[in-house]
Amino acid sequence: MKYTTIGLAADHAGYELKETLKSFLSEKGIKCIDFGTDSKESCDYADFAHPLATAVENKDVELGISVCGSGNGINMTVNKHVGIRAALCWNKEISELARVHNDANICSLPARFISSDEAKAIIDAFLESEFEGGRHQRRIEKIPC
Ligand SMILES: O=C(CO)[C@H](O)[C@H](O)[C@H](O)COP(=O)(O)O
Repeated sequence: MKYTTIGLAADHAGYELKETLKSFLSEKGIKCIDFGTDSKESCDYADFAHPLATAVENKDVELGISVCGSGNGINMTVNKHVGIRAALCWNKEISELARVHNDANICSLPARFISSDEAKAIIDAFLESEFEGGRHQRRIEKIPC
């Protein structure tokens, strides 16, 4: 595993899965920076998504994982940051493509629609896949506006 530091953020709907993934990553020797939330109490995903996105942009963490109920709200929020390419991933094939074709730097997960085993497989695929460059480099360079 080539990554040493990963940031995580979630709202109340993603809190439990975030905690599961923190343990999963820690067992692999990866340092986790947790940007919250800290409980299942109802909260607003943007309050945790922006600090995670800023940390990825500043290279304080190498990659990010963001989690909410559907994955959409937190994914939309982190993608407002110019340096972020976040992908909503619901299976390991989508996750692998997000790295290989899109050089995604945040993996967004829909906690209410995937199991923790599926989430672990998605994260493994995200961490093990490499950006292919070439035609995909040209395409991602056209994303910022
Ligand atoms: O933003 C979302 C939808 O795109 C997330 O799934 C949230 O986690 C969800 O909206 C939270 O819903 P709740 O009814 O407030 O628990």
